Amino acid sequence: MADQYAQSSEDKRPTEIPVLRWEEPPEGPVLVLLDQTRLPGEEVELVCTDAPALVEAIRSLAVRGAPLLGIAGAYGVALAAARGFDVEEAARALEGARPTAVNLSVGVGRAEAAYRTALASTGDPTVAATAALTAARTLHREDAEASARMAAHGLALLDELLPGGGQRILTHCNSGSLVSGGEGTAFAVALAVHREGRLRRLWVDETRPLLQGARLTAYEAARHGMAYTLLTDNAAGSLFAAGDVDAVLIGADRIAADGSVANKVGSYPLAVLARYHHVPFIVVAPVTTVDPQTPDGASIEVEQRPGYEVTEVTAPQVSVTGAGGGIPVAPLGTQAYNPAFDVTPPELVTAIVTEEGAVSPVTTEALAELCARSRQATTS
Ligand SMILES: CSC[C@@H](O)[C@@H](O)C(=O)COP(=O)(O)O
Repeated sequence: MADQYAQSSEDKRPTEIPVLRWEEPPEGPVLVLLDQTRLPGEEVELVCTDAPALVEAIRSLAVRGAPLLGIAGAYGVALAAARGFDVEEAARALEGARPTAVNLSVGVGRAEAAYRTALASTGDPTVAATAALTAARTLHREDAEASARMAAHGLALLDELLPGGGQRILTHCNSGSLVSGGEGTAFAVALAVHREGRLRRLWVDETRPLLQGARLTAYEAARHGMAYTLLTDNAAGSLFAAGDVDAVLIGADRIAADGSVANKVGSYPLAVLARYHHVPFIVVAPVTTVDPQTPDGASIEVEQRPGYEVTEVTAPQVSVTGAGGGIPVAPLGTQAYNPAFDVTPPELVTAIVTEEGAVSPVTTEALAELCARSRQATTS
């Protein structure tokens, strides 16, 4: 079966994906986003000139994924400030755009705090706007650095858990360059394994209903020349049963103080499968995703999305009709249960990998210690 898992060749194309950038044309500053709803069919950019446009881009998932939501939120505050809009109003609208990924409010909060501090000390809104922009740029850069460090820690952990030989990694949703200032979280670890020449297979869950796995992770894996295979979410069970999964790697939208992990819906069933089949279930996320204010999984607000995302096919490449803009795949009027995320309890998580290192076993104390270490590193 050797060639079934044959490794693809080197990266085929430049992998730098311009997911988000700040520009200052003569008409005023703008935030330019790669519209992720159009991938993989088209690489189209969205230009946001104000916070309401960015809020809409966040709600529609044109910009998405926990770390990138934080970065976008910070730039959104900077945009409102630079264009002379009400910063407080913009900040509240941005942080309320989606509830689950804590990074969004962290990013908004950092830029808003920088703005307020500068305004209080100088009284000059232009200086304050520059401070907000600097905070956004710093967060952007820090996220890229965190990404590289998570990849290194994740690689080391995999080497420890799966000594010798190639690896078959299953991932869910999208956690690569499209969600990050760098190469991502869980995907960045898989990419590091690939670069070591040891990735036997990246199993990519399609991730119903919005297909972030099929549309985005497969797109990124293809760009990097990784050996990947797409599967429907409900095929994962038979893959585990066949013994074809060595590790599960996923990202996170919020990690509660007790280590409960909110991530894209479908993550929890993978954790249950992984435990049953004795496969490591590894969460990779920056420290900004750990939320000490949320005590446990039950306290995490899970975003509920419109039912038409389930009852209609809304892939960008299909011609559109119907109430949600897609082709109905269920009888008209069918109700749908459509939580965007689910919560995996800490006892099912083998390890949480952050830029500060890995926590395993996952306990409240170990996570608190990690957050303290990270705060210390930032202040020293
Ligand atoms: C580092 S990515 C972690 C998560 O943000 C990712 O897995 C995810 O669930 C994204 O959900 P999305 O609804 O596409 O924003």
